[in-house]
Amino acid sequence: MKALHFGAGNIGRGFIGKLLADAGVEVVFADVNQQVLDALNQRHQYAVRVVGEQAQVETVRGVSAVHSGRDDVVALIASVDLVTTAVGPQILERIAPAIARGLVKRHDGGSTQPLNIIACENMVRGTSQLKQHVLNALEPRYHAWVEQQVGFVDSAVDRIVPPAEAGSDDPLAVTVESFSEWIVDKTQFKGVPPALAGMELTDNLMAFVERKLFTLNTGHAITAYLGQLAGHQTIRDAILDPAVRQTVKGAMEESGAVLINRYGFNAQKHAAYINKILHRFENPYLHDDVERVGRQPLRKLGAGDRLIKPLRGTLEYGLGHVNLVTGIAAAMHYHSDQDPQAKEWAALLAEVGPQTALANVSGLEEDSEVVAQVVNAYNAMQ
Ligand SMILES: NC(=O)C1=CN([C@@H]2O[C@H](COP(=O)(O)OP(=O)(O)OC[C@H]3O[C@@H](n4cnc5c(N)ncnc54)[C@H](O)[C@@H]3O)[C@@H](O)[C@H]2O)C=CC1
Ligand SMILES: O=P(O)(O)OC[C@H]1O[C@](O)(CO)[C@@H](O)[C@@H]1O
Repeated sequence: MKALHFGAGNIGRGFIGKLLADAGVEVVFADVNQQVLDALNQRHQYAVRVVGEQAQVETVRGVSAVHSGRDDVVALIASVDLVTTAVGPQILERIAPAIARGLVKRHDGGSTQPLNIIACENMVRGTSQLKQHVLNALEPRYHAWVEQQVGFVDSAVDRIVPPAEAGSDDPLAVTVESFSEWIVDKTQFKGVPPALAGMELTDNLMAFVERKLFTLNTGHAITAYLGQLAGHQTIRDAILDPAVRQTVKGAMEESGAVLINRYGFNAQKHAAYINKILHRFENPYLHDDVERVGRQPLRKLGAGDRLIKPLRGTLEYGLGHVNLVTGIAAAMHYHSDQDPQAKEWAALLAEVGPQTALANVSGLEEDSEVVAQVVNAYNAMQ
């Protein structure tokens, strides 16, 4: 079996590419980072440091790489069995035209082998969004064939993989936590879903996507935002701060109450899930900057993302949300010189003020009580 994986970054090398290669799949990475591409093609292998209770180094072998902007990618899409991505939500639209050209080549070559495509991004149904971008880039006469031959499979992906620590000069260096979870929607595959160790099949994906995004990512983001406000550099330092931890845990519990109402999760098991996540944030072997985890605040303050969607859920079910409100207010204070979205957010705040800025970005009603609550909390943090 052969797979093309877009994005040889942290999750690409440290999780999805590794899982595929470990399962005996021939993996070709597509990326735009020439240094990473050259290193992959020179060595055809790389080391992954897996850190948890114990640390070990595992070698991923038999990999190669192509530039995502070149025709090699088109030829590969015409011939591989599986395409995966871990490029970031905003990049999916950019890779769609190449995928579309590859599908045309596959069609015109008379292929009858099904192809499955799985986006592994922190998004609700990211592959379905990629599918729309691909269809937009394809002439309508190919659409029926795509519907028949190409499975666009949504997934939930969970493994904390920060960038390699400063000081490492190996472009392929990657350190991952020992925990990992990749859950895919088995109803969306074309042909028989591949049996890959570490890839779990479900027919109830939305529950898993929301459980992960609105627990781990909600808690992680709020740890980052409150941590930055309190002057902490890393997620570990932030979550070990009792005041930060209390709000983070509270926010995950508020979001959890929504999930329990919506999906009927067992409350005790969900409490254990939250505790395990708090423990993962404390991992002493992962150096994870609050600035990284808080990155792209406009996306994270969006209507369907990890902060606002749980908040809306609490309104829907009439549940408490004081900790989510605090977390969102802290997100509004996020700053980073490296992050274009942080600069855009700061400019918007300065131009229209917190109430309008929050309403514009989150889709919450500008005159609503909940926006007033967030703005009060925001002002109190000034
Ligand atoms: N790092 C983590 O712990 C986790 C990340 N994720 C998600 O995985 C995705 C990737 O995140 P990371 O690996 O952390 O980011 P990253 O920045 O380490 O990796 C992204 C890679 O995509 C490449 N890229 C950019 N434009 C491209 C293009 N046009 N074609 C091909 N490759 C391109 C970049 O050069 C980079 O190597 C994101 O959606 C993130 O939310 C999900 C779970 C965990
Ligand atoms: O990758 P994003 O969506 O910017 O958010 C960072 C989050 O994603 C992760 O990288 C993995 O889930 C977490 O470390 C963090 O919660």
